[in-house]
Amino acid sequence: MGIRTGEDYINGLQSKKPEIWMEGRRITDITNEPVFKQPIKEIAKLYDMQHDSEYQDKITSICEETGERVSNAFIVPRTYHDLMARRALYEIWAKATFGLMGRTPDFLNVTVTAMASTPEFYAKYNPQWAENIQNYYRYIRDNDLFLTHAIMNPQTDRTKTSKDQKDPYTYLGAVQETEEGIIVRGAKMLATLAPITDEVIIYSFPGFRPGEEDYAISFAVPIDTPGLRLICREPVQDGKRSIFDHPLASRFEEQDAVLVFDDVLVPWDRVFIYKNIEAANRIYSDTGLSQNMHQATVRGLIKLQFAQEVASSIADSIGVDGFLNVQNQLGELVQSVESIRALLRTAENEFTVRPNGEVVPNPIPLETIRGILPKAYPRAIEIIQTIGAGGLLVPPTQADMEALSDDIERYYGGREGVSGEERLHLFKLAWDLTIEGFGQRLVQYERYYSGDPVRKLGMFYNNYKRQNPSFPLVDRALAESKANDSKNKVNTK
Ligand SMILES: Cc1cc2nc3c(=O)[nH]c(=O)nc-3n(C[C@H](O)[C@H](O)[C@H](O)COP(=O)(O)OP(=O)(O)OC[C@H]3O[C@@H](n4cnc5c(N)ncnc54)[C@H](O)[C@@H]3O)c2cc1C
Repeated sequence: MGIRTGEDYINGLQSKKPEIWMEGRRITDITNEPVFKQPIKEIAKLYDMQHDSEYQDKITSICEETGERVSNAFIVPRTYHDLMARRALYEIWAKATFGLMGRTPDFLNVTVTAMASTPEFYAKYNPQWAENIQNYYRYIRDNDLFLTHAIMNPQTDRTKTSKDQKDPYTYLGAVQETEEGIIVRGAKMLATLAPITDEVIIYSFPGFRPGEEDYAISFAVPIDTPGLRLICREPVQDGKRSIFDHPLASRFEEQDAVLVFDDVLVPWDRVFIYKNIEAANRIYSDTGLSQNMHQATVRGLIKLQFAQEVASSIADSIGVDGFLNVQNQLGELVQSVESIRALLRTAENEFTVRPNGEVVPNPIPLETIRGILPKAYPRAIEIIQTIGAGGLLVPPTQADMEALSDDIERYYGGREGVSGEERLHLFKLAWDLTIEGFGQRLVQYERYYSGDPVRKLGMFYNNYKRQNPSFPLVDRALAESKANDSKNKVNTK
């Protein structure tokens, strides 16, 4: 089949019947549910871009194995050029959503591509797992499927291990084996966009200890697999508000869900790791799975750039960007964007080649972005709030703007040349990004989307120290000082 259109994607959603719960009721017709309608359209637009002559050659390629056109997310980069072709996909899709949708299909498509490109990792433990992950990769590539993932255990009691929780199957684990596969029970979080995806893949952050074998599993199943329940958080919008009033929140909400597996059967051919602590703990370091960081940092850069433009345009619209304090804040934001852009270029230009021939960005600058963004993005939001000040809280609705157009022109306009309607529309955008529940979720997303930044930074430093075990500059400074010291002693004798 190869690349899908938006219509193919929507038809695919309509053909499935996942068990989705939201606000106390079961959602049975996802594509006609107001809250999901617009986000589905936004994802459909991305699929349509694959068929648009303006983008097709930039974001898709011909698959060597099948001769069919597939997304660049499914191509294993063998050269710098391949890597940049993949980056073009990330960038074009991120620009289409202003970087506000983090889990667009490329994120997990790239993840599975990276997992499947290291079959030797799985084969070391079980040759069947290697075959399974490669077949799964081919399946999602050739059908151009959209995945969600859930890697965290529910936040019940973090002082206890998986098996010591009140109920041993609070955290997702294997209960039993059958001829057809394994039965799994328990919950995982936080599956972003799950209700509008085709499949879910499960794996975990490292940290399993002996005795936790039942939880050391990885697999994938269709999102409408019997026994799988999706419990959505309260939506941040009702799907009925005008896009003019909520230019971002009405379009780009990514619903998050907890996944409850109520004795779900996972067929053997969908099992990638089973009761193996070492494999589960090494999946990140040994499979290149974290290649999705490249997607995440390209997208994060676009999102930060968008916030920077919003800050600069609201400052310009009310004529405050001549003040030194405002210029300092706007300058800080521009430098933040430029730092990340430079780090990204460094990561790409200083690419490395994995033993399997896969070209990957240098992880040090990429991880550095991962460390900076959880602070830089909330700071960008704070700057918009500071510059927008009380003005962020005044925009009436579009209906008021029509009913009271004289007042709007007189009291809501901006600096010379900025009409009341223009300024209000811009401030509504800033409201969505900084004040709405939608905007607050976006901040929380940057903090946590790829794990706890506190532990990530600790891991980063440990890895860095392993790769840089000595301190040559310090050693030389000490040696030179000793040498100078003894020379001085000789001279003064
Ligand atoms: C908007 C959003 C979207 C997300 N989307 C996805 C998704 O699509 N798929 C997915 O799998 N996950 C997703 N995540 C979840 C994300 O992976 C987790 O939030 C993240 O890994 C942190 O885990 P946690 O939320 O369980 O926090 P916890 O691990 O419970 O941490 C809570 C607090 O306690 C501290 N803490 C806890 N344990 C320790 C420790 N051992 N040492 C030191 N400090 C500790 C942390 O620093 C933190 O401040 C998403 C998260 C957000 C916010």
